[in-house]
Amino acid sequence: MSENTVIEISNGKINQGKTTVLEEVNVQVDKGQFIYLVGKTGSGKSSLLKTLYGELPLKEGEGQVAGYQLNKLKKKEIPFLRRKLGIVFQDFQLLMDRSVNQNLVFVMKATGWTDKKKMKERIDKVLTQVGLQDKGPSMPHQLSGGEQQRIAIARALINEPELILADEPTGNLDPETSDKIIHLLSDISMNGTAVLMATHDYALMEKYKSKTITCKDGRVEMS
Ligand SMILES: Nc1ncnc2c1ncn2[C@@H]1O[C@H](COP(=O)(O)OP(=O)(O)OP(=O)(O)O)[C@@H](O)[C@H]1O
Repeated sequence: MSENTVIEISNGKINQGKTTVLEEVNVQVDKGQFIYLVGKTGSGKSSLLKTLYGELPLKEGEGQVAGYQLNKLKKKEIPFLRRKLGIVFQDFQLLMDRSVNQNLVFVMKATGWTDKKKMKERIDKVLTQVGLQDKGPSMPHQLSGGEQQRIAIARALINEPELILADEPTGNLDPETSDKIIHLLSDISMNGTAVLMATHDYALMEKYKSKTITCKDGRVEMS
């Protein structure tokens, strides 16, 4: 695996329970790439993402993500793998009982940050990166859906991940807001973080053309 490779799976097999969802999975993603993950409902997109963040085991084959070997991944290694990743979901998954700043602090404390000054600097930096530098004190319910997703992306960026995995991040957003979110993720990839994004939004894929991984008939194709 070259130094530039963030994801590499060879001849992988992914199961949900006893059912094989994907087999003969061959995927390679390099630093800074922006890649769509598409396929019909139930074709295995979320299962592939879950395998990449250690939620589902890689049943057969070889796999590496951000330097971690998926087929030998031990339970206690999963939090370390996740520190190298940013994960973004369709439903944002912010903690609704605390401010934006406190949401970010929560993740930082859980991943080993202790220096308050450095934490504040990092929070300012990621909020600026997503265009919401003034929203630190806001509660999530005071923000629009698009703003909440930007905060979720800021949270994903906190530990300068090599890779962002996004599972239908625009699934709950209107077309204009979705456009801005994809634009933001595409910008992030240009700064060197690879982005793998599951989506059904073919209009935006047409606008922001990029490499695509397709899940179909239990297989994965790259184009
Ligand atoms: N927790 C689970 N237990 C058993 N089977 C599951 C589980 N989660 C998903 N599956 C099955 O695995 C297959 C792939 O599902 P997956 O969620 O990966 O598809 P997807 O492409 O992400 O779909 P969608 O576009 O609807 O999100 C489906 O047949 C689904 O029913």
